[in-house]
Amino acid sequence: MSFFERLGERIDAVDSVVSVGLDPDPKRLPDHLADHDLPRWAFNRRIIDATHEHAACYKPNLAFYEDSDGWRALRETVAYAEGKGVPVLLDAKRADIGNTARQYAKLLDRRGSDPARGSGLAADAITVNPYLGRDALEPFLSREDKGVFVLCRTSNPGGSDFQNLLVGNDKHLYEYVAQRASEWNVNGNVGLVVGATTPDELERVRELVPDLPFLVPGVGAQGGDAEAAVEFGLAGGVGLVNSSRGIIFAGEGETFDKAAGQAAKRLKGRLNRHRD
Ligand SMILES: O=c1ccn([C@@H]2O[C@H](COP(=O)(O)O)[C@@H](O)[C@H]2O)c(=O)[nH]1
Repeated sequence: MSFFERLGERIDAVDSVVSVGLDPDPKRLPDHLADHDLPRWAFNRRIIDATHEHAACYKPNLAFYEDSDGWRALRETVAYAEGKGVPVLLDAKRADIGNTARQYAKLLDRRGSDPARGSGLAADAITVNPYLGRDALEPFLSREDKGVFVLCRTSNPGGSDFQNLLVGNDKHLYEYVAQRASEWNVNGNVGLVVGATTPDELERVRELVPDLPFLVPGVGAQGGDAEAAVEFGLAGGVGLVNSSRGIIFAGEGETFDKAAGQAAKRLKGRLNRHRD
């Protein structure tokens, strides 16, 4: 079964397109978790326990794990989410020359018993950067069972610096990226990252590629347009609308997880009002 088929089943099972972003900024973790061997893992476990009924997927951003304890926390987190039956999308934004990209793609490999031997995380999907071109993405695109979300129009204010440049005087760069990514979708495993903070671009990308599912970040802390995220983000009902800080840091102190569960449920309800 392909990643998007599995994702579709998960969306139906929980009636939710919410992607819960697991970005456990160490500075924002509740004080009572500080003594834990791996505070980020302790935090994520309680977030997963509280939110999984509302989560179509979990999206850990690798930036929050790239140190030795972080990798351990991430491995535990991915395995735990998998145990709850929730797909995991690694927000890694990877790409490089083929020889290096093949190493990056190992993130998707099966977990082994010995992390020191460089075994993978067994994640279900990953975000990638199209700037280096198709060959840099081949090790990801060739993984038929994994989802590959190509950055298309990012949600940050500077997303327009390059992505909105006119190329060949007729199209914006992000429009070319959408079309090329669609051509790369020979295995039915390609999606796009398009931010909710630029609803006009979101609509335009949907016009260009009617069949690609989107990961739409930028709802919540970045103030993006939740209605547009649902209206344009889904293809055949499949797609993801992500919120990270708006869910995981919805509360503080001992009951942070309860607040996160409520925030995930609230976002699910808000998004579902706009689903067919
Ligand atoms: O265009 C993009 C691509 C990725 N992101 C990532 O999504 C989350 C958003 O976090 P919030 O706390 O909900 O703002 C984070 O991991 C970003 O790096 C994005 O925001 N925009």
